[in-house]
Amino acid sequence: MTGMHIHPSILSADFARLAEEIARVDNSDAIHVDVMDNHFVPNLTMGVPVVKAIRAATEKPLDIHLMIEDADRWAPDYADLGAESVTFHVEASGAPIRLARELRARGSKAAMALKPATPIEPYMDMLTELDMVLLMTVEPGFGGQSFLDVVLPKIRRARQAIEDAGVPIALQVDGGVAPDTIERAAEAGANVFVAGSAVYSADDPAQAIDDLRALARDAQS
Ligand SMILES: O=C(CO)[C@@H](O)[C@H](O)COP(=O)(O)O
Ligand SMILES: [Fe+2]
Repeated sequence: MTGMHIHPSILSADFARLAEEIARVDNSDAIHVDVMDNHFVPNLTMGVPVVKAIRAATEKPLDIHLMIEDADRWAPDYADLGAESVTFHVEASGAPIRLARELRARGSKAAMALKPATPIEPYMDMLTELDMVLLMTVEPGFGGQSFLDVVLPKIRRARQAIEDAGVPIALQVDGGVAPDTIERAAEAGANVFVAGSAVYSADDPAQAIDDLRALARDAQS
């Protein structure tokens, strides 16, 4: 497995000072941006204009997590604005293989997310179309929820499938990632960790990132 990556979620940052909040986590591997439409999830955050402003405000890679209906229609716009990776939910896509190809064609990495109760097995054969799989470890919609241990077996099965496919697909977890949970996720096979409240509620967010990364590296399977 390759390096362990920490992506702070700005959902837990001060939205009135986003550029400064992003500058506080300069030792992160990418910035995780949660786009919610109040349809796919019961919460509303931001859309293309705000993400464009974030793109202009930092040189960090942007990891866009789309929690929106009709991902096939909207996800390509986020690739066009210069996101490093665009993650759509499989539950919100009518044609996930076509969409993944479209994202790659527009210069972004293609990533697909699964809610906690969505099985990975139906999608095993399309892993090679993806650069990253996101396994949600909370029900999407809000920061500050507790990590769902029930997802750990799915992380293990996804890691095995990625190894079997023999392609360098990242395995991301998102939700409830904190010092007391990240080791379990890393042992199970995750290598990209989104952390919102664990980073932005810390007195020193950059130190919190270094600590999380060290815990993940030590626990690496
Ligand atoms: O996508 C989501 C929530 O739906 C996340 O990215 C949250 O922002 C993670 O927050 P914490 O659970 O780490 O506080
Ligand atoms: Fe997220």
